[in-house]
Amino acid sequence: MKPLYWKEGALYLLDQTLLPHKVHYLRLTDYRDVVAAIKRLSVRGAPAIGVAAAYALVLAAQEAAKSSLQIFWEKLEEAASALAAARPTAVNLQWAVRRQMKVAARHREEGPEAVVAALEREARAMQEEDVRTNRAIGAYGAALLPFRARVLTHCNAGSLATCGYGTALGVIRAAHAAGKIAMVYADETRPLLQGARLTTWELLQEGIPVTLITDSTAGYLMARGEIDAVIVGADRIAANGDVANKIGTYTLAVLARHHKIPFYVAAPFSTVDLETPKGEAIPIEERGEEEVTHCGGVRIAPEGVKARNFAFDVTPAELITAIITERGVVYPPLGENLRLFAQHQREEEGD
Ligand SMILES: CSC[C@@H](O)[C@@H](O)C(=O)COP(=O)(O)O
Repeated sequence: MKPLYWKEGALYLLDQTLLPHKVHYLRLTDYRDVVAAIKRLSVRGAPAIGVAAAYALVLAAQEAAKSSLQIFWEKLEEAASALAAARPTAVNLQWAVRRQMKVAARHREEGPEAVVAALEREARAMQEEDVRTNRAIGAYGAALLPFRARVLTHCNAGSLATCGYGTALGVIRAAHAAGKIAMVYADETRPLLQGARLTTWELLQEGIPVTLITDSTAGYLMARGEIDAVIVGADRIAANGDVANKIGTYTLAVLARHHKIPFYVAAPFSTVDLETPKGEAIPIEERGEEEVTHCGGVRIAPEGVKARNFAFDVTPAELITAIITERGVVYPPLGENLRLFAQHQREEEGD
């Protein structure tokens, strides 16, 4: 199921807050509504919010093209800032906005209509690129798994979090196609239950064997020898290889190390942020208390209790077995090897 598509000047977003009970696409024509949809997690997952923002800039440019030339650029900049700030942790959001603003600048002399057209072309290219990227990640990752693998994953790093196929779930999809998956254990992923609601839904649709567990079951399953590998996605990878991902990822990495289970991170290179030196410097989103005190809109904690709701945590590089990217598998020392991969990419692009 596609999390988003573009049709006749409008962005359609699958409202993930309603899944798995209802499949409903929001039709958005105002970039401000895309900002709101990103904030309330109607669209979520690092690559998907990046591409949603890329299309939102097309909406912003369409609207701004109705104003004078000077106002056009002011409005576009304003939209870019609002989109980049919609969620702080996933670097793909800022990466996509920066990439679109470079495209806009390149077409400046040709006028607003040409800028709108160029932004739309680029957003489509990013959407298509993302699926290709995920398939490459899937192929590299599947090769790392043993036959009859029992794999644990956290949150949702699947089709719904990307433009199709998925990163961590892309590895699982490719391994399943190769007959390697015995079972996927999906953490429910409190508080917003992306694992229980989205990962299980995606895998069931594809006939990939999946079992839902509470987050606190993971350690016991590992102790029983029932997990062969952990695979998660990433929202931002710092230059030294520290990884920000959905809250609870760090706990899994510590457990995996204790039980000598490989811990893999699957992510596109656009998630690597070489300007952020280490995990401590990654901005971690804190969300409203009501997501913890309530479940499915129903209060489960007493009135007046305080709650903390970090959306992400940081897993130190030393706990990560490897990072699976579309350019290959990055092994420790992660910081050094990420730099080499990035340098190689720059050389290939002729920068
Ligand atoms: C391919 S998606 C990678 C990450 O974005 C994913 O693991 C995750 O943490 C998503 O968090 P969310 O808060 O649902 O956007």
